[in-house]
Amino acid sequence: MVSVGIVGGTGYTGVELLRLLAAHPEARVTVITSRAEAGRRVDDLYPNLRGHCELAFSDPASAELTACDIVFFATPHNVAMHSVPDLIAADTRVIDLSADYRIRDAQLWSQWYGEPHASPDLLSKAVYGLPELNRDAIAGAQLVACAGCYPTSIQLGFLPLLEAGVVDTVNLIASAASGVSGAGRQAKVDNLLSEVSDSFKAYGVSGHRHLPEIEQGLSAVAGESVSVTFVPHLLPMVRGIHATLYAQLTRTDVDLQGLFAERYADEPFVDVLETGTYPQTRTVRGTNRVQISVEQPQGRNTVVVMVTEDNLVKGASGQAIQAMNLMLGMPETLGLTQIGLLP
Ligand SMILES: NC(=O)C1=CN([C@@H]2O[C@H](COP(=O)(O)OP(=O)(O)OC[C@H]3O[C@@H](n4cnc5c(N)ncnc54)[C@H](OP(=O)(O)O)[C@@H]3O)[C@@H](O)[C@H]2O)C=CC1
Ligand SMILES: CC(=O)N[C@@H](CCC(=O)OP(=O)(O)O)C(=O)O
Repeated sequence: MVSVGIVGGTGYTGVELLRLLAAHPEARVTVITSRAEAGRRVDDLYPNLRGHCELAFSDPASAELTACDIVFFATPHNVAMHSVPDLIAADTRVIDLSADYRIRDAQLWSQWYGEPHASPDLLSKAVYGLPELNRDAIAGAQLVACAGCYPTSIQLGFLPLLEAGVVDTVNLIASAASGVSGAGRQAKVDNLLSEVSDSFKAYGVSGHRHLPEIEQGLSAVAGESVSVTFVPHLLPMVRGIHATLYAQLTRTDVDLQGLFAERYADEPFVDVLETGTYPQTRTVRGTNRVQISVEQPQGRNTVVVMVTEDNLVKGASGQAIQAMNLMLGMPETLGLTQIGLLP
C-alpha cells in the first residue's frame, strides 16, 4: 500500500484527490494539510467522505511529509516551489498540480507568475505530466508537474495535427470555456452565483498564464515554434472545460477522423467520437476521460477540433493519479475508471 500526502487538502483539487484515492486499491492518504483547518476532521468539512477518510487536517509546517511515499501539492502557484526541494532531497516523490514546475525556462516562468522562481534548479528535473505525450518520462520521474486544465484539453486536441505536420503552426486558435471550479475554492466576488449565472464572458484575452505552457508543449511536438491565440471563457456551471480549436490545413488529402482515431487508439482516457458527434462536458463529468471530435466544415481549409474534459479530474486530480500510477509501476487506469454522471 502506497502512503500519500496531500498539501492543500481543503481546495477543490485536494478534495477531488481524496474522492478518487478513496477508490484506489493501492493507495492510502496518510497526511493531509490545511493551515486554516488544522486539527479539524476531514469528513467534518467534507461530509461526502464520511466513512472513507478518518484523518484530520494537519498544519503544513509540522506535517510529516517525508514519511510518505508520494506527496501531491494541490496548492496555489508559488507555494510548492518553496517546499519541494526538501522532499526531493529526502527521496520522496512529488506530484505538483500547480504550475510551479511546468515551464522549463525560469525567466519565462517569473514573467507570467510574478516572482522569481524559488527552486529553478529543479525545473530541468521536473517531468511535464501529460501521459499521452510523455508516459515513459513520467514513469521514471521523481518530480512531476501536472499539465494545467486548459493546457490538457488544448494540447490533446492539437497533438495529432502537429505530430502529422498537416497544419499551419503560426495560426492556431483555441477558444475554451471553463466551469467556475477552475478558479478554486477561495472566496472571490467574481465567482459568486449572482455574478456568474445566466451569463458568459471571456477573460484573460490579452494574455493568460496558460499560454506559455501550451506553446511550450506544442512547440516540442511540432519541432518548431508554434503560435496560439488562446481565449478562455467563464461558463456558468461548476465543472468542465469545452475547448474549440481551429487550425489551417496545409494539405488537402488528410483523413482527419482516421488520424485522430489512430493517434488515440491505445489511450485509455482519450475517446475520439464518430464524425458528426460532438463532445459534451456532462458526459465526461466526474471522469478522467477526454472526449474529442474533429470536423472539416464544408470541406474547406479550416479544421475544427472539439475537446471536453472535467477540469478537476483529467484537468487536475485524475491526471495526477494517472501520473502516480505510472511513477509507481501500477496499471495506469487504477482507481480511475469512473463513468460520467448523466444527467
Ligand atoms: N481548480 C482547477 O480546476 C484546477 C486547479 N489546478 C491547480 O491546482 C492547485 C490547487 O487548485 P485548487 O484546488 O482549485 O485551489 P484552492 O484555492 O481551492 O485550494 C488551495 C489549497 O491550498 C492550501 N494553501 C493555500 N496557500 C497555501 C500555502 N501557502 N501553503 C500551504 N497550503 C496552502 C489551501 O488551504 P489552507 O489555506 O488552509 O492551507 C487549500 O487547501 C492550483 O495551483 C491550481 O492552479 C490545476 C488544474 C485545475
Ligand atoms: C475558471 C478559471 O478561473 N480557471 C483558472 C484556470 C484553472 C487553474 O487552476 O489553472 P491551472 O490549471 O494552471 O492550475 C484560470 O483561468 O486562472
